[in-house]
Amino acid sequence: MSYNYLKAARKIVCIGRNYAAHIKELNNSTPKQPFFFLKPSSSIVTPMSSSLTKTMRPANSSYNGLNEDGTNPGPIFIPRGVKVHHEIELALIVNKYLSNVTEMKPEEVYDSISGVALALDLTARNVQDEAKKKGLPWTISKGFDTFMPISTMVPRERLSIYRSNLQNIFRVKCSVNGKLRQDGSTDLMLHPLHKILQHISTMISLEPGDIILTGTPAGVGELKPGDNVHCELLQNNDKLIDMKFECENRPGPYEFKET
Ligand SMILES: O=C([O-])CC(=O)C(=O)O
Ligand SMILES: [Mg+2]
Repeated sequence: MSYNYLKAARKIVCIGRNYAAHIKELNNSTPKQPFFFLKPSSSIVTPMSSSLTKTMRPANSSYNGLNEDGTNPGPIFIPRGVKVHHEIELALIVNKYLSNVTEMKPEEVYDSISGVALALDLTARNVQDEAKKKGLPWTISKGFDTFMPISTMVPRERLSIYRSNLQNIFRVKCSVNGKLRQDGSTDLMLHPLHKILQHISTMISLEPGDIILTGTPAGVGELKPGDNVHCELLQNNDKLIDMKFECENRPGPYEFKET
């Protein structure tokens, strides 16, 4: 399994509020239609253990492109004054153009992806709370450097016996400093995978390599410098992915101030 697929990501599209228990824990309302936001590809970071060659970044920079093998090994950077929340999510890697799809069946998800991965949709919750209150975009709250830690891709062929319906076979978990915080099964999604792909394609056409984050289950919580994060993707009871990150203070001049 490799990180090469990350080099082809032209956009990262994320669904919000796709699990009822997560909507409740943040006192949000359930949207009538699914809604989406983008993350920049500069938010990609991969586990330190993923490469022997540490990313060589110029002093004080927090992103300087992916390595030749698609990796960007490093820590999660916590910007000053920012309350960073972990949101563990299943990622789909699109393998074709999908545009204005009127109907998609569950079995068509397998044909539309090259594989799946495990990602964190890191969120600057205090930045997002202010944006919600003031009607401002979520761009910064979701898009800081290192705000999308992501795993190798599990090629779809490994899941071929479930090709008629991938919806209910995954479970995502996130532990911080050894304590389990999130543990959710993908059968709890309000909008299933085939609906997510179909719906996005009616507004923003999907391209090969695009990454789709499918929403987070309950249990989101804060990450602080020094924390160790452990994320797992299971297919029924088989572990597909195990990834670990450390959290550090972000270099550079940014500090959260009220807009
Ligand atoms: O920030 C949020 O609460 C929305 C979101 O990404 C999710 O539900 O996964
Ligand atoms: Mg999310």
